[in-house]
Amino acid sequence: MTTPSAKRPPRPHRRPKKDPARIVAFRALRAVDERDAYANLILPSLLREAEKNGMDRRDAALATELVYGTLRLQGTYDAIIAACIDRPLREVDPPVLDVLSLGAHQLLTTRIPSHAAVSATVELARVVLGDGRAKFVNAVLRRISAQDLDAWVQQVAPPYEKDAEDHLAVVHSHPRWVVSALWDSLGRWQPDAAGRSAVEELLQADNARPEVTLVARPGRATAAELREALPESEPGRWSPYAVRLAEGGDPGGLDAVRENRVGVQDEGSQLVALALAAAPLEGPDRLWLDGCAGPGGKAALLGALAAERGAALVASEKQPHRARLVARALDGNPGPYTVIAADGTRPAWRPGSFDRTLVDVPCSGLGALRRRPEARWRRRPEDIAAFGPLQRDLLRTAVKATRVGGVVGYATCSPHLAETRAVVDDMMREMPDLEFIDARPLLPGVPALGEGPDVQLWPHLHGTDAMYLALLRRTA
Ligand SMILES: C[S@@+](CC[C@H](N)C(=O)[O-])C[C@H]1O[C@@H](n2cnc3c(N)ncnc32)[C@H](O)[C@@H]1O
Repeated sequence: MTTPSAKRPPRPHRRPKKDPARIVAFRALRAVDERDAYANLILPSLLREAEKNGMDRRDAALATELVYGTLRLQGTYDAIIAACIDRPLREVDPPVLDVLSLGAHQLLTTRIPSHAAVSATVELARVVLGDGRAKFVNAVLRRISAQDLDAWVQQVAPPYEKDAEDHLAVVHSHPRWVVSALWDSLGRWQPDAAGRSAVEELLQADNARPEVTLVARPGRATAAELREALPESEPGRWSPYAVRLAEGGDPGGLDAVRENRVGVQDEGSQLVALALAAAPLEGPDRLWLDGCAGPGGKAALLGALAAERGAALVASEKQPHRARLVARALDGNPGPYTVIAADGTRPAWRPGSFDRTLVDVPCSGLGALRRRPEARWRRRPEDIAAFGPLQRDLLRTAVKATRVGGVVGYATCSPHLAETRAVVDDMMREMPDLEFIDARPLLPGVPALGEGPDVQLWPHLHGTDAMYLALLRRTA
């Protein structure tokens, strides 16, 4: 029997240490999971709030890395966590899983030393989950810390030879159906080794932090003056109006951005607008339409290009709040323009009114996975089919809105064949008065554009979002 004096004295209760970066990261992941929040919108608002309470820039950068990195590599971390617990992953409470994923990311992908990653994450668990669940977190993280990412992936990914898509899905953290769709679009006809390396390069590019690219809107700013204002910047790869910022660059403080002369725009989107504007056209070139304009990036570039040759732009967008963003993007445009809030499938204009028409249709966004890290987990295969009828309707109305001899651009920020080729091929069958324009020569200097006549851009080949563009001409 133990005497009272032999008993260990109870440990004084220590309050968990509050770590602003990890708390912000946890709150962002919870908002993404619980409320379908977008990381690129919720994180800046959480950071602004934390900065008011004294969070410094280093902590803000750490929180950003933790949120984006954890969301991107979620699929790989899930497989590793599943191997470290003795129940199915779906039975782990989502907040516990978020803390475990944050810990896995620090342990396996960042330079944070293992002991610091474990102790900081266990402290976070004590704050947001309570002491009991923090013990579970501690035990799982210690198991994860036993080996590095490569060793874990070797252990948990099914062999490539047995199931190539499952293997790539775990290794590169994409849902299996997305791996499959991207591979189809890249072209599976390539011999296996080439096909495998192409899809792996693409999946890796989706997991890399994208650069911030700016557009100097013609007639309002030049890339040269922008580069002078941003000494660390690089010229665009393909667009003469593009300037690329070094990692983490924040263009928000630039006067030219505030004055709307410069915008943030991926080079793939710039190329779409430039190719539409460069397509050969006989006859008048006075009136252009952007039929799906919100939030207005392409409309602002098209408006500036139209102004240079004395043409006017009509920018139409169904959602009134997005139409307001279009109006803001076009504010100060050097030439005439009109912004309307209208359903592009019920035209507010007479047939055959426009010389050039763009429809950048609503799509799955599988081409912008670098920027929207949560999108790959949120999208479902059935979403692709759901977009199909609207994409066809919008293209059909765009064609009818364009005069005979005029040019129609069909664009998506998705490389999924059901949203790209399939839509355009259906329209070519349905409307015999349409012909393809080869889009490749309209993107001068851009390599690896495939067999045409449409073009598919790729993050791993062009450093852009995976934008698709088909250019069509009305012949009769
Ligand atoms: C891919 S976004 C366009 C992006 C835009 N071109 C840009 O560069 O900023 C597609 C847009 O189409 C709009 N949209 C959806 N259905 C529409 C419809 N029936 N008519 C017109 N616009 C529609 C969406 O609200 C969304 O703003």
